[in-house]
Amino acid sequence: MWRRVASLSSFISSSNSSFLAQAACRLNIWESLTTGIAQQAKGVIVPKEKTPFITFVLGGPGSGKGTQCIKIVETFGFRHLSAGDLLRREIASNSADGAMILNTIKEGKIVPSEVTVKLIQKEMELSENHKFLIDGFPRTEENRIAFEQIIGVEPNVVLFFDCPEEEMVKRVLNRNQGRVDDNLETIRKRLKVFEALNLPVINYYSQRGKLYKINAIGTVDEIFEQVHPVFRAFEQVVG
Ligand SMILES: Nc1ncnc2c1ncn2[C@@H]1O[C@H](COP(=O)(O)OP(=O)(O)OP(=O)(O)O)[C@@H](O)[C@H]1O
Ligand SMILES: O=c1ccn([C@@H]2O[C@H](COP(=O)(O)O)[C@@H](O)[C@H]2O)c(=O)[nH]1
Ligand SMILES: [Mg+2]
Repeated sequence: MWRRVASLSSFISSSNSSFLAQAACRLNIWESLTTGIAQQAKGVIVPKEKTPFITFVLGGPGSGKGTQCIKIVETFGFRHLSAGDLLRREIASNSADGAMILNTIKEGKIVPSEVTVKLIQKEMELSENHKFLIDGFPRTEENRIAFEQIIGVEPNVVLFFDCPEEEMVKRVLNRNQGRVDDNLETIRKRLKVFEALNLPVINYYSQRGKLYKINAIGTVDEIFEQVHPVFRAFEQVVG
């Protein structure tokens, strides 16, 4: 939804070259002008565009990303997009990429960026919500760059759930959700991939001042106590 309204902005500025239209766009008042016109014409209320607010949720396998995302959604009303869930949905729907994705997940490797970014993009475009939690993505520097190029925005916040390996292994082995990658052999591979490919992404966002490191040891509620203030601080900005 946010993307569809955003493209309206470029339509207006490119199709109407009058001085007034261009000046209005520059002054960022195109929205109120066009909203008024549309209301007069049709007597309907046009939804107000909101800038997307994007949080990347990172951490090793089993560090508790998905668990904390559920609590963030409950408390702050975000749209939760788990990249892993989107990929598993592709497998379940027997899509053209399904077999390739299944093999990649079984090996603990990373699905090509274009495939994952397109799935995320589709969900973002369909969403009525402008606040996104993108869970388990980007996994690699290549993922990160592909997202920036295709979606055209950077995250506002990056959460990193910092968890010792032995705790992550214990949690994954106890998860019991029938995931093809929740076995010791694949977990070891996923941990290696996390260290080699995902930590550089985390370091990148740390250098950009966007990283919020959360100690992922403790009860679910204790961990959420660290997460809560991060979103509280942004509440006014996010809307
Ligand atoms: N603080 C916690 N203490 C103990 N167990 C937890 C905690 N948080 C989550 N768990 C459990 O650990 C398992 C892994 O959690 P979760 O699925 O949220 O991790 P994840 O980071 O999303 O993992 P993955 O990257 O593999 O999807 C789940 O069974 C979950 O219930
Ligand atoms: O951006 C992504 C996210 C995930 N994968 C693959 O899926 C599995 C499971 O992901 P979870 O986040 O743990 O649910 C992961 O090990 C990768 O194989 C991916 O390729 N790209
Ligand atoms: Mg998860």
